[in-house]
Amino acid sequence: MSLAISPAYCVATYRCYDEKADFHKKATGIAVGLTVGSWTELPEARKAEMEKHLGRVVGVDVHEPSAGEPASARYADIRIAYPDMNFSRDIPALLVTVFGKLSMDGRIKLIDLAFSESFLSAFPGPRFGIEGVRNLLGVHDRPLLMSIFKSVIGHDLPALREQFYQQALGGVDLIKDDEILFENPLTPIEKRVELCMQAAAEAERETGQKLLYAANLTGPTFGLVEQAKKAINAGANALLFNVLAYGFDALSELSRHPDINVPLMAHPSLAGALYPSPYHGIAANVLLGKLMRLAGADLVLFPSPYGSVVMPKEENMAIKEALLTTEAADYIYGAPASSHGQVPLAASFPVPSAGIHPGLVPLILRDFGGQVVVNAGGGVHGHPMGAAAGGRAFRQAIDGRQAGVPLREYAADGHPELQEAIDAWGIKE
Ligand SMILES: CSCCC(=O)C(=O)COP(=O)(O)O
Repeated sequence: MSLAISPAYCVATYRCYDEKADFHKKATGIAVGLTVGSWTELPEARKAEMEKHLGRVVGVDVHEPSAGEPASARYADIRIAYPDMNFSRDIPALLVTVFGKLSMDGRIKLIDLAFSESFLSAFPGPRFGIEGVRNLLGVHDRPLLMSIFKSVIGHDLPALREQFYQQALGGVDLIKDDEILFENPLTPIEKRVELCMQAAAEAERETGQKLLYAANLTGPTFGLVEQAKKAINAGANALLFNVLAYGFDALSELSRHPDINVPLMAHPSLAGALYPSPYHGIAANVLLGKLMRLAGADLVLFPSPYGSVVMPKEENMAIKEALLTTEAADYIYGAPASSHGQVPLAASFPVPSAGIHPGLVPLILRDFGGQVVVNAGGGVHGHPMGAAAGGRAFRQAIDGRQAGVPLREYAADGHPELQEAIDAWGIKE
């Protein structure tokens, strides 16, 4: 089945607030201003040449304030189609085209992106995706569990190794570096990876469980590939990456590099500068959903609706959908909703995070289902019986919910680590 539309377009949807603007005029201004620059003043012959470069208004839905709402609540959702031929097939070119200058022009937020089939075909997407990560771990029948190093700055290698070992003993599937652990003389990446992977092997002999360690990939942009190779040669079997600090293109390059053959985990640092305002920035489903998946993140962290850094549930579910959907119409402009076409990108693991403790597991599994990574730092290390018990408490919470047993009941039935966690942090159901 061909979904190709000639010429090909990528489509941006904006929510634009204005008390009195003519939104149709505004839409035309965007479509022309961000493509050919001016239109009506062009001579007819020039117009014919420029036609293929001209942006198109494909939708303007105006929402007038209802009774009781202030005039400032007036907005329109504006959809503009941008011809592919105006930009190269990379994320920086797309973003500068659809939301470069426009991002600074009043109360306007980029709320969705759909790609042309040909633009999308330039991106291999996640190399591993959910299936690949599960294959590496040999775990296919339950949500995964990850713990985060905590309190790492100023610690030496033996301290870090011990912290890693305790986390691993608790039965977690993944351990990630803290995103603020940069290259440093006390715990340089090669040494830290070597020691932590030894600790992982030692713990595996106890638990029988495989483990991925996402070491934080840091340093100057042009040195990232070398740094990643160093970590992988030392035994790293995953990498954490602060995508927004470097830009989506850096992730995209890493994900398609032949020597960087380990899962890439995207950290959301800086995202709070971009998605939370209703009036400005880039919506979370685009920023932490579609663009992360397009750029090749195998796992994507983001704040949950339940923990210490809270994101509204609706936005959370929209990220989940963007990372998991297989429906072509969600990604490809012009794909009919009923086409049963597939998104040509592997699904990325959603990792709702921040302030997560075992008593939140029922909510996480209710909202995310089985394809999720439960992730905690403080909720593992702060367990009253220690970090290994913290991991076990989470595994028990997951097992209990998978068995359909209420958490309190499961804890009381011979799961003291879970019981301690509930006593410390409670349950939200
Ligand atoms: C805001 S999502 C990133 C979560 C994260 O990296 C983290 O360290 C959370 O730690 P916590 O102790 O809150 O589980």
